[in-house]
Amino acid sequence: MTAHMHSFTSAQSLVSTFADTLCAQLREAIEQRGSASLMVSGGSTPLPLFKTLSHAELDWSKVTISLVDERWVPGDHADANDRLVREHLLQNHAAKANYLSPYTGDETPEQGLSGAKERLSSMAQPFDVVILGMGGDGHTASLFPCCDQLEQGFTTDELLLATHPTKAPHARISLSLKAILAARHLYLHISGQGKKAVLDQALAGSDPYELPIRAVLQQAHVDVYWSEA
Ligand SMILES: O=C(O)[C@H](O)[C@@H](O)[C@H](O)[C@H](O)COP(=O)(O)O
Repeated sequence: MTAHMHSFTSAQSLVSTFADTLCAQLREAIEQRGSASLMVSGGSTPLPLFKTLSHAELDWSKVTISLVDERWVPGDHADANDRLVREHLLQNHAAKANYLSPYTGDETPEQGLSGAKERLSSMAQPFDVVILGMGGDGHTASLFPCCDQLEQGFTTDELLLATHPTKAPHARISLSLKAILAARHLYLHISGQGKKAVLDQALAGSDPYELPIRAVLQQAHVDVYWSEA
């Protein structure tokens, strides 16, 4: 396991260092390939990062952003990660970025899968930067320990899959493990002692079906950005 810890006392100090690193990598990708791809997670943890990134001086018109996972709800729904990205990241300088939502408007994520894959196929791949979150149950992206699709998520060669967590709201669309592991720069962004305890537990054990984040930590180099508060 190669988890490289970057620890901070406050979310604000984490965010300013992390945003600088991300911007340098996105700039480098633009120089190398002419464009850059950035995959972000939803939930509450990334909001201060989104705000700081939105003010970054970067050629955002060459950056395409999408989501590591999305709840299968319309973009204006209170639980949509899409809404968080639009309201907190695609602002200020970053308003010039291209944004591709994986939500297609189909009735189910299964029905939307091919459309979502088609949409994301225009992004530079493997993705330049993938930022994962993690839940208290050890889920990452929408690969939940409680969903029947976990094995599929761990083994499929496809970019995306539909998942149906039984202990979290909404059907989801999620990057597969393979797509996550292929990232040029892979991050886990978490905060608080509770999440640190889950991470320590993940690093100390071996069963990825118990804590899905283990599947990532076991197979890739992950830079973990953790803040105490
Ligand atoms: O849509 C989602 O649910 C997320 O992408 C999910 O994987 C998130 O990263 C974790 O649940 C952590 O969420 P918090 O940051 O809110 O703790």
